[in-house]
Amino acid sequence: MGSRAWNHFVNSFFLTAHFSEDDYPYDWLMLWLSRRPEWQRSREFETTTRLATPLSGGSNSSSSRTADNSFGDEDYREWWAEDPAEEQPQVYSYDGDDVPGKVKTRVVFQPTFDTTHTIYYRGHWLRVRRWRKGDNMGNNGGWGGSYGYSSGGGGEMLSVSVVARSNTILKQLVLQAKREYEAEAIHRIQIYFADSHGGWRWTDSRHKRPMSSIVLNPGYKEMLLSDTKDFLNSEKWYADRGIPFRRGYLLHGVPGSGKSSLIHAIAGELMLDIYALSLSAAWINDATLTTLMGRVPARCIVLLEDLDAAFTRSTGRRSKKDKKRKDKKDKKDKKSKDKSKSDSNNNGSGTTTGINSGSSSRRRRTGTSGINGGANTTDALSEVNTLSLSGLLNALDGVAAAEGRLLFATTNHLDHLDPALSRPGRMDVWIDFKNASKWQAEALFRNFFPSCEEDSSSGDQEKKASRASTPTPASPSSSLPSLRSSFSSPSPSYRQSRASSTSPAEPTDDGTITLDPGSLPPSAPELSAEEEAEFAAMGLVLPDVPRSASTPEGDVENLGAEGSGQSSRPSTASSGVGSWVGMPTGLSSSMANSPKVTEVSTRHTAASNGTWSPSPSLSSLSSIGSAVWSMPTFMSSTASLVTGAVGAVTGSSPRSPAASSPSLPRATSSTSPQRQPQSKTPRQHTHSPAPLSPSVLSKLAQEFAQKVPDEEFSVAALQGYLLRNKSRPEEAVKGVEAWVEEERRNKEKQKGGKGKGKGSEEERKKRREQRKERREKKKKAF
Ligand SMILES: Nc1ncnc2c1ncn2[C@@H]1O[C@H](COP(=O)(O)OP(=O)(O)OP(=O)(O)O)[C@@H](O)[C@H]1O
Repeated sequence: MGSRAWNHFVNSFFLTAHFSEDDYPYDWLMLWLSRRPEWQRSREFETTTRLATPLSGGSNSSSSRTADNSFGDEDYREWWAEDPAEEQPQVYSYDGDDVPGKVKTRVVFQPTFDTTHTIYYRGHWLRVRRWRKGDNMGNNGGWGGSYGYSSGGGGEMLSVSVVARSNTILKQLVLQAKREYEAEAIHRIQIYFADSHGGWRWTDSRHKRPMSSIVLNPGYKEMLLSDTKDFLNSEKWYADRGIPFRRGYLLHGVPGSGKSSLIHAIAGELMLDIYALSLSAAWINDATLTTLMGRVPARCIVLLEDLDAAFTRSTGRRSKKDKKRKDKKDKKDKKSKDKSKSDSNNNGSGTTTGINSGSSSRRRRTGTSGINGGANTTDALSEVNTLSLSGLLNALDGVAAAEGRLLFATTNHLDHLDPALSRPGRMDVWIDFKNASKWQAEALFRNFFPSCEEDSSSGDQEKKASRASTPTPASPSSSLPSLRSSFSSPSPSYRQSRASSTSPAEPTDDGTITLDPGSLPPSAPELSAEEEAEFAAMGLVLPDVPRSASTPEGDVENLGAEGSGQSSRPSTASSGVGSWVGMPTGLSSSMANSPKVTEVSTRHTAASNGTWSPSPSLSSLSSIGSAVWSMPTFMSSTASLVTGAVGAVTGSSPRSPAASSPSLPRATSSTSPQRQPQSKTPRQHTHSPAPLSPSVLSKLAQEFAQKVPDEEFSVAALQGYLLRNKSRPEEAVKGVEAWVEEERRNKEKQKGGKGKGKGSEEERKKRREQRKERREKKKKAF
């Protein structure tokens, strides 16, 4: 049998699923794989300090999920300690290694591309391969030889093949990987940043920020949280009325007032990932923005920071540039007129003067970077590379914009925004962030210094207490905690089946599996009812095997019919919330025909009308199963204009945060069942002062707030001051007036300095011009 035919024969036994790095299942599986010994035993590695999984929390994670194939400084010490006979190399170590909280970089080995790994899983041998789109797997001698997946583009793919009678094993694999991933993800939020190719790149994973750490005047956090929760649970309401399922929040106001911090806290509270985009990025243009907005998953937070910067860049920056360019051009025209009279004298200043003279030789010499050419190129580029207001508006709510997302935009300059941007439907809720009120100063102080009530060392408990004390509207989102627990560990049925699974045909050393149709692995144990329900809810479609495994040729015959359309369409069951869809990759004819080669995607969902729309993200799971739907409370005020709200209570004498804020744990501590007396579990505060008694803390906080002027300094500035005194609460109170004075003086100086700077800059400019003129005169004279 020829090798092609053999490949074809072999491949016809396999079910193969492809996972693109752009999609969540890829991340789930990479984490799962990083924990498999077979994956770690790869003989060809590439190294990365970006851990094998985004969930690893960057390089300083000490969590269990750190891949076993990673290593760091601790290992280094251990290795040498194990072998004392060996002379230890001189290590220029510094005590900083042991500094608590110091980032410890770990290096991770991960198998190189195009190496195939055979991994035993639940009675099946999986063949796993990482590869890049554009590589032809067939040409690379991959086991997927006959279908050469080649779409170009260079994105990473993961392919998993298994010899099985049904796709259950693949489903189980994906489900397990997802559960493990989510069990880790629960305490963190994932941050994605837009890249210049119009894609979203995972950038960071951060610990959730507790809402209680955000200090805003009473009611704001609660209002915002309740609004976002209501929105997320109102999909049907929007659909019934034909209103696009989107909601925008505009957080505007002074720098350092907590806009970004609040968004992070909300993302953590709602278990949503953040997709952040800076509109001032040089590569942002209308087309990229539209692509990006169309690619965000349905349930997430899209964060547009410094919204006003988009327009300083596109209009302000361009007009400035244009103006400069025009001035330059005028000057040069003038110069070239002069110089054309004496062209022979142009050698010394040819690079600039020759440009407008039309001298071809000079143009060649200066190449394409000749100023005119350059300007033209830049003109052309800036035409293409421009973000326009209409482009932005279109990206936010055009047909391609994703539904279900929460859009948060921040700006320090509300007045720079076009009214069209902030109209309801685009920015439904506005919140004005002002400098810290006295109320906030007091609350910040209370949050900053430990109280002896806060003795339960668990941050979670603190959060729980805080949450318990925060009145939240009755909403389906209250189902989140139960959802978390359901993902926290593999189901018992899995543990059982794993323990009892037996190995089928073992792969040989080179990784090939001897195929004997008679010895095909037993069917994977069926999914438990629980797992089936989970799958049904998600609608993941994986390759199916509509055949008898012993007649591979039959499969080939079946392929045309199966692949001709039906299988490429997800079942209508997948149109529910949180659908996963299996899409035949269909890029080459052989693949198009093969229902066994499937790209698994959570990105797209087939609506019942056959159209494709973005589907919920991983985070959308928070809404799965929530059958309760309530009338959105915010509907009564479609555009809740809350301008001035943050500072609203500051005009009159502010109530004590301790007394009035439901969100301040200490304020409600006496009623909180979570609190324990200090004596039971004294908290260790290595870098903090000894916990203060509630009455002392309260007194100091009030005194502090009295001494801080209302709405003069940002919360960030106050935080900076408190940080300087983080272990001396009494001194912090005593010294705050002096700090206020010092800050005022500094501000004055800065203002004065700026003025001076401007003046002297102008003077310098003038002097430069004069020097230039003198030079020109000299030249002419010469
Ligand atoms: N209201 C607040 N509550 C708690 N911390 C705050 C608050 N405001 C500011 N901070 C602290 O100040 C720092 C800066 O805050 P943040 O980045 O959220 O401000 P911002 O309003 O987004 O600023 P910018 O407009 O400059 O981006 C953070 O360390 C944050 O913890």
